[in-house]
Amino acid sequence: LCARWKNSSQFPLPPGPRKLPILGNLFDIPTKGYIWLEYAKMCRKHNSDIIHLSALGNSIVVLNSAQIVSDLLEKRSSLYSSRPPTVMLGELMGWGNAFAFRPNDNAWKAQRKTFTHAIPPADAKRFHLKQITATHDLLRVLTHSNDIMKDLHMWAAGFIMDVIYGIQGEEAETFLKTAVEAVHSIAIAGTPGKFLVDQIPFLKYVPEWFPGAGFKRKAREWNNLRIKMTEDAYRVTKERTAAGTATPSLASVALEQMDLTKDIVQQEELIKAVSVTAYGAQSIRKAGLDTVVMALEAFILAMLMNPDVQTKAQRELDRVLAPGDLPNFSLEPDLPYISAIVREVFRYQPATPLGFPHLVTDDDVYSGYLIPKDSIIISNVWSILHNDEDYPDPYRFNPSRYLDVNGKIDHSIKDPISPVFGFGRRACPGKDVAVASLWIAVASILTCYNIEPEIDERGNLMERKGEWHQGPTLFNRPLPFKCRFIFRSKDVEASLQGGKCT
Ligand code: HEM
Repeated sequence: LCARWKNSSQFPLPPGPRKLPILGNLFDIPTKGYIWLEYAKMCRKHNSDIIHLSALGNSIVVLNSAQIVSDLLEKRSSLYSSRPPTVMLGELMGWGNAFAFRPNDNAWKAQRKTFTHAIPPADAKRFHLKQITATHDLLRVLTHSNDIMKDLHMWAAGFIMDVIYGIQGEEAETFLKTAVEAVHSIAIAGTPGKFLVDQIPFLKYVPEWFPGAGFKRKAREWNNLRIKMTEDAYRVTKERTAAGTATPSLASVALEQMDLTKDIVQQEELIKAVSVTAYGAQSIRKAGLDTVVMALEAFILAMLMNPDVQTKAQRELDRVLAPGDLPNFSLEPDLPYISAIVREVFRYQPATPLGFPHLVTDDDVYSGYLIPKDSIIISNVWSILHNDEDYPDPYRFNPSRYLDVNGKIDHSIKDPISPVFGFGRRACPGKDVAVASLWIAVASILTCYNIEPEIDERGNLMERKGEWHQGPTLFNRPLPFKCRFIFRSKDVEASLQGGKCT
């Protein structure tokens, strides 16, 4: 059934909405509401978990089930692991060399290898100390926060700056300004349909002075930001690594691992590209849309909306921790309900509900359908995580679904974390860092605080509303909300304020 065929043109395309001449399905592509739900609806309408659309000559295939995603993106990963080209972002703004955007070529392989050597998935512990320090900073930020979303974003940007370049605290702020602006520019340029040049590539040859060519000026400015972001922080880490004063980071570890018998300039260019991609890739495509932050926001909102879950988690923490103590990673086996909350946060409102587009590099045949070469492949992660066979009552936030009768993690329930981080050779290489960061943040916040609704001017508790952004975005993020973080005990407040935790 799943065989590939040499002569593929005899096979029909997967089902999908009727196509108009030239425009194809341009007007069927969802741009309103929750677009992952719209794609799921389209699949139901055509009674198929694989559908085909086209728009202005681009072929798009939507995959709506775990089985099909696994059959294609995992089992045929060599064919399905490229990326669609982006003219504005990749060519004009210069991000085309960053490995998250690169096609499946040797430069992508070399950069990804450098990343996984510096942050090996099997050695996630290397960053535990940084994660604990960052979490304690986060706890202090939350105590005084008037704007949680902004503060969380700045905190996460600072934490990633530390993981990638080893630059911390006030010093990081100088670099963060450029980084935040550069990420903002990626966000705008990466929004599908934002720049016409992505649909009509020859527009890239129009000179900057030409009426309507404002995008070229923007691209030049944004390219300068990219260069500044790439060079400045790297230079500092390089100097410190040479002097032996660098704190371990992706860039410092990669610099130490350089092969001095080979081309140094080439290796340095590689490290720069990997570092800047790693910084940008986890906070990509729209200002403030930072994947770790989105997961944290989803967690905070889930606690606000489900006080019973919060109480149950705090009971578990109080059983395991001495008064005034804060959690550390060694307690993970004793805190299964906290791990279950982390799983449910990723499942219930995944930050990347449509994954990140892949590109298929050759004609393929699946279930009797032709998947044409150069099709953009969209995986509906939302559908995978909301099917009621794997997750009964999927629209309920219920961490207990992952626990067995003894209250331990039940490994027969599918772990929802994996699909959220992508598939096959492109799967997110920062997954272990990201999951560990969320775990320690969840455990620490719930040890320290009760998350409660904000109080209005009249002193009444504000209504708890769980609302999420809609529209043509690939990312899933709550609408701004307010809440209060109330210390749960004097002991823990004293530990935090007295600087007992570093
Ligand atoms: C909750 C946090 C995160 C989520 C949900 C997330 C999700 C994703 C997804 C869905 C992809 C695309 C996978 C695919 O194409 O199939 C991706 C790629 C990537 N992520 Fe993450 N990510 C997170 C955190 C991070 C962190 C902390 C880092 C860096 C330390 C990172 C670095 C990258 C890189 C470099 C890529 C590009 C990989 C490639 O194209 O080969 N991510 N991420």
